[in-house]
Amino acid sequence: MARRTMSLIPQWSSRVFSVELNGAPFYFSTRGQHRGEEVPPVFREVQNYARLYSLLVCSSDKIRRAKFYAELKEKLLRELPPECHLSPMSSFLPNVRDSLLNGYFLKDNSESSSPTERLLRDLSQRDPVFVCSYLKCEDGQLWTQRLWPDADCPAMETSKDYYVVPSEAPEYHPSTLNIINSDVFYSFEEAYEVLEKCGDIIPEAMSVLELLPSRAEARRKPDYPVIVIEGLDATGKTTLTESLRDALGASLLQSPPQCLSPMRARFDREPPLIRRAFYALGNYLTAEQIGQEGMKTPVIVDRFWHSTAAYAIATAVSGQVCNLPAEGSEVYRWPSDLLQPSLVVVLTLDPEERKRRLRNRGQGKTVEEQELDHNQLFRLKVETAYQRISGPAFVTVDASPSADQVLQQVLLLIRGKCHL
Ligand SMILES: Nc1ncnc2c1ncn2[C@@H]1O[C@H](COP(=O)(O)OP(=O)(O)O)[C@@H](O)[C@H]1O
Ligand SMILES: Nc1ccn([C@H]2C[C@H](O)[C@@H](COP(=O)(O)OP(=O)(O)O)O2)c(=O)n1
Repeated sequence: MARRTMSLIPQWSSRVFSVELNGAPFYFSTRGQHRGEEVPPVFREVQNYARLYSLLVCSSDKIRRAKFYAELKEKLLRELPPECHLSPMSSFLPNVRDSLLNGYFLKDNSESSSPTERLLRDLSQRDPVFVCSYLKCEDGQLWTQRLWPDADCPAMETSKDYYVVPSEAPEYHPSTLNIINSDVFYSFEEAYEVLEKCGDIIPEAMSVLELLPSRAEARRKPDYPVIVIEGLDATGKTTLTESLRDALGASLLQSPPQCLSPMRARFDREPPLIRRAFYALGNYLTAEQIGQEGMKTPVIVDRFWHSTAAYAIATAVSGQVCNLPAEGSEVYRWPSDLLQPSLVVVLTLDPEERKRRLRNRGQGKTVEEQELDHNQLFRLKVETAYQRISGPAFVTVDASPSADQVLQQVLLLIRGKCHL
């Protein structure tokens, strides 16, 4: 086996592969010897295709991996023959943190193998991609997987063929394995390092870093209560936070803070690793402002860490809500170096009423917010993740009554919990 593969894909032969067909995952693994196992169901589903391949993006450089994975699908769709179809695929070591590699399962029904194989060979030699092809033998009763040689090992003509065999669904859904420090950052340093490393490819990253201290400053707890208002778009956060500011004579802040607005659209176009690091750092900047304002008045904050973590987790975890890490998972922990508010209020709203409010407001929405609108599953995942985040006192409020009734209810809660 290629040396680079051995070092970049640890425990290659112990890996499980997952292919998503019509939204359902199919798992298989590989064996050096066949012991009478069944053909993995995914190969029965796709056996009418002339050729099958897997492509896995792998690089020890996290930023290169994230950038390349984001570009790969577009490149494949542009350059592959039209008879080729892609399904999301991943490879992982069951329940092992940070072992997930993402890629695509490629089903090819074009007449000639040459255009596809030329493209895949180029990719495997120039880019951080490992390619395998699958061969049917004994009338479809056995399938084998062959890893292609790569750039660092051009002399290697072929590698050993492995039999593919069915594999159980793992205890932890594979899409949860890499969340820590790739989707959610638990310290200022971890997020800072990501933006620092992409300064040469994203000029806006430098502008963000210039606004930040080089490390999170240890600060005295604010003298006044700090109340964060959370909830999906159009649940009434802006309306409520402005009324609370007036009712309590409080300062009103938001995360990301205003000074990051010019850079935000750029980061919204970046892959999750970079985008989430940006939002994580936004919270530390807002925390600085809270630290200052909270010495003079109560502080109301429109979105904070719950938004950053819940949206990131909901986007990273594919499939059903039950795939989310269970309550109590370390994925939901509060960063130890981030200021904890006195109270977090999450506004919830019936989906139909939320849609009505969105329509009435009629302004442009981010792609992610449009996704929330269309995708009930994603909305449920965000709301579930909100509930599971640990740390500060947390309360859910039904935001369907009138704006004034919601205000009165939240004022009662704040007075009860924060002694205002
Ligand atoms: N309690 C409420 N009842 C009815 N409409 C509301 C209520 N709160 C807010 N709205 C309206 O719903 C829309 C979304 O509210 P907004 O405060 O902008 O939400 P967010 O900041 O959470 O996106 C606005 O048009 C607002 O006037
Ligand atoms: N503190 C924050 C605030 C927002 N985000 C992300 C999460 C979502 O991708 C978007 C939602 O924010 P958006 O500004 O569109 O929503 P509102 O207009 O505040 O209702 O931003 C975050 O990660 N951390």
